[in-house]
Amino acid sequence: MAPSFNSSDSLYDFVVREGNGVKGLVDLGMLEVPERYIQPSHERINKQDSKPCDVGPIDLSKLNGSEHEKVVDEIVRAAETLGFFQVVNHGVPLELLESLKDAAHSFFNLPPEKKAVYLPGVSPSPKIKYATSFAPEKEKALEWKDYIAMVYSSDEDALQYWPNQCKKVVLEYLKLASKMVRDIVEILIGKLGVEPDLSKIEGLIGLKKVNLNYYPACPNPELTVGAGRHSDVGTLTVLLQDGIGGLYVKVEEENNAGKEQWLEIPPINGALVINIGDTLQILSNGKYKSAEHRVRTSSTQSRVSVPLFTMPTATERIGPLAEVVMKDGLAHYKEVMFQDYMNNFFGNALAGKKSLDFAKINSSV
Ligand SMILES: O=C(O)CCC(=O)C(=O)O
Ligand SMILES: [Fe+2]
Repeated sequence: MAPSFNSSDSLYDFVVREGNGVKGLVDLGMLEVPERYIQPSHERINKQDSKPCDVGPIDLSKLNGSEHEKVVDEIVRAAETLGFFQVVNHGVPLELLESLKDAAHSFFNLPPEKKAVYLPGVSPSPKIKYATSFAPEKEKALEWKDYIAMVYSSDEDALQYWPNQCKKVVLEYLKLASKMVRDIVEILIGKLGVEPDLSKIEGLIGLKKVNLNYYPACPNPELTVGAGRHSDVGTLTVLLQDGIGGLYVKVEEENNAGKEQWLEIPPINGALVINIGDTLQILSNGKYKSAEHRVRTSSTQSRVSVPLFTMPTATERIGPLAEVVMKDGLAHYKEVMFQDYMNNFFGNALAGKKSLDFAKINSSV
């Protein structure tokens, strides 16, 4: 039976406040997306306006061999240009990646009341949040996405509070993927001419959060977005996507007609996607690019993705590294406390790379 909501408020209550999510809406038999999900035309994702990113994945196992420098160059080049790349032989077993995707489906396939126990305000821990859309109270059009976010504090906490459907695999993923993140951050910091000492690197990735994202099949993908345009605020994000596709990254330059250009990051079985966050852009004084990205939904299948966000700890002060500023002759960003940077990000609706304005000194970067 097709559902009817008397008002936009009752739909909002059902989806957001009562925790039914977009999944709950779809399960009611929605044949068209409700008004509240229809994006203004400039935010809609037209498949024809993009092409697949044709850069192959970087083989991280080669970091240990004679091709070390070549692989380092590939990583640095990707960080300086698109801000996105894919990696294989990353140290996370492929079976674990499969289990993660299964775990994400298991969690979101739970009845709504089982997920609603993780809604903000009732969740057993402030570090776990089940929600829908990025900032529903601030957005004119909602994202076609439900998610659960789990901030890591300790193994004990994770095993006690995270949902049974996913806690073991998520914890394992977090540990193994963090090793890879450490290696990549060490390379990127080192290439800025800065001695990458261990405590500095740990400070940059001390805060870790894993999300399970769920994008239900959508009757009108051309009118909606799964995730609106944004950059990630932290240092590096590792992302597992399934085989459905729909992740688009913006190319910095517009084309000759002054139009935005987007590349789709094609799903590669067994690969992980890495993207540069705002923190690395700030630290490198703009040399590394945090990438603006967004997600399109599919009309036939429900997509899952599992990002691991690595970020500085909340009290860490972030700003362009002294060695880089010395070389560049001026700083493009001021120093800010990471907590303040995050509060600004999460306190506003998504707006591409506008998040960086919070730390910007000179608007030319
Ligand atoms: O689902 C995806 O592919 C990307 C998700 C994302 O950008 C995010 O959660 O920050
Ligand atoms: Fe993202």
